[in-house]
Amino acid sequence: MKKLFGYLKPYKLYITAAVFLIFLQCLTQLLLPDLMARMVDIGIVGGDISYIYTMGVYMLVVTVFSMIFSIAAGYFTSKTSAGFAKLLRKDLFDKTDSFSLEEFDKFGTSTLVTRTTNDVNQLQNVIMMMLRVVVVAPLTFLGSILLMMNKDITLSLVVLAVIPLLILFVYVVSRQIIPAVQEMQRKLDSVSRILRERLTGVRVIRAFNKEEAATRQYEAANDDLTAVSLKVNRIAAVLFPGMLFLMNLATIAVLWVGSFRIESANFTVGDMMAFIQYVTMIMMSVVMISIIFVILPRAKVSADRILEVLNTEQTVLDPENEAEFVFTVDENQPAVEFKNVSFRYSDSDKMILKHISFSINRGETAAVIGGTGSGKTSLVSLIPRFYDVADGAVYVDGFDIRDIKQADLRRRIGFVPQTAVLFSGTIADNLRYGKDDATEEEIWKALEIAQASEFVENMEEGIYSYISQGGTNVSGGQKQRLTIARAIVKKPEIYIFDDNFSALDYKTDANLRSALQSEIKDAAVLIVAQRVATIRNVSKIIVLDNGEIAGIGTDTELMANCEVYRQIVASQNGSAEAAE
Ligand SMILES: Nc1ncnc2c1ncn2[C@@H]1O[C@H](COP(=O)(O)OP(=O)(O)OP(=O)(O)O)[C@@H](O)[C@H]1O
Repeated sequence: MKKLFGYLKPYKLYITAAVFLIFLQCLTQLLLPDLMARMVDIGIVGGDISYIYTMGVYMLVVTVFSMIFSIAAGYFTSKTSAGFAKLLRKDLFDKTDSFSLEEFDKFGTSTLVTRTTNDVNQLQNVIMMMLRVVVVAPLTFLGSILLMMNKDITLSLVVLAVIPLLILFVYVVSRQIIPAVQEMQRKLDSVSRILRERLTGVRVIRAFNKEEAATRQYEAANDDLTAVSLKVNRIAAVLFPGMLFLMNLATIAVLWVGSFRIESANFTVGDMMAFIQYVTMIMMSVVMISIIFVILPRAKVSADRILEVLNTEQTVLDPENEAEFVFTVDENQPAVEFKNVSFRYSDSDKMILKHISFSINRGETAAVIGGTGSGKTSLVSLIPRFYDVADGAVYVDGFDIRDIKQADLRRRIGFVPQTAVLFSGTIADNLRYGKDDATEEEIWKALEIAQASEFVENMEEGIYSYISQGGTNVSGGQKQRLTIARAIVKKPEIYIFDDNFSALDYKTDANLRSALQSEIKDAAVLIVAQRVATIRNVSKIIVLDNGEIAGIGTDTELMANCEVYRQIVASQNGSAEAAE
């Protein structure tokens, strides 16, 4: 929690100003009952009209000042809370930005979004409120009690007797409300998760006619959320009328006991009216504190959720002595080498990759083939260090990649993920993800190699044509080719293609590969492939079977020695024949 308070540090001056102004506003408020008492006792009861006017003007001036202090305080509290939220959002973003895929897998995207937006908003509101209440409530509470006692001790005791009742009531109710509020936050998370899945998967849902099932799932989560929200509101509904009841009880007690005091003691009608105002102010300050009791647990949940992200230790870290490390190319070392690598995802005990060893030299193309779920994507994800190995090591140019700064490592790699991802912006913007200062010529060249230049030429604004969010205005194959071009424009030393060619027809696939081959003579290339026919001429084929290497070699060698490879070939020939 201390960590979160640290975000208020830059706003110390604003906070001081706000607290001071709220303090002044509170004092002005406390002056009003006494001014009114005088107006009643001297002006009204004594029949002094000019006194009524004078007191009226005083009250007006005090109220105007109170308003000015309140507005100025509002300005500073808003600046503080908005600034706090901005800093926090920035740090959350930076933190998630530094996460390895391991941490992304752990949290899930939608909760990271809600934590950065909704949870930060919760805290922002609480800070705004707290700044005010923390000063107003105790000051009004104590100030009113003192002023009240100054007027009549006996009557004050009557009011003070009701306060413990009020505090007990607030305590009992807030104990009910805290767990309900925590529950509400969790339900909100699940609604946003389902909503996100529903929106991103809308095509699949429609294609499978699953609108009703998806709607039912959403409605169930929505109903759950409504049920807890209602529970919270039901408790809150008891809270405020209950407090009002106690407040009115205190007022009645003041009127009743006060009426005897007026008859027998030096206690005026004006004092009685001031007393009633003090009672209202005392009770309101208790109400404010009780609102905090409702809001704080909610803020605590949000704070915990934010802290969970901020305190998450990154599993993939840059080396400490990166400054001394000079990443040079050693011609005698393979471009990529796996030495006895085993790997598992942190949420499972099962080793996904077991004792993997192979190497790829500069200028060499290797292909990984294997059944679905055999670990191909996991294997290639280890090269840019999206995850760290459990055992063994991955080397790039002879260096253990854990000794290389991640940015330096990834600068050398052109990675094309299995799912094509484009960002909103022009085609040129998207390709410049690969190389910030890529010229138009370089972009066109990359598009040509990726067999994408033809369709881009046909687009109205060429490379300046706009790609909509998620790349929905280009076809799957076009999207795939643009992501390939994005890697090519980078001119990396290592290319990794995670099953990107199966979205292309055979002819485009063949053209793309031959264009690529002539362009990237010195680079090491690793291709994850589904269609064995497209990689049969590759000099190094790595056959993965259930996370283990079943064989490495050329097509001829594997056909002679590797049963798994023969089965893959046979099954694909079979399906090709069946298709004919
Ligand atoms: N993020 C993850 N967390 C936990 N397990 C995972 C994760 N990603 C993949 N796996 C598991 O690891 C295994 C290998 O998956 P991987 O995606 O590497 O296979 P693949 O050979 O690329 O499959 P495909 O050909 O279908 O793309 C699978 O059993 C899968 O369930």
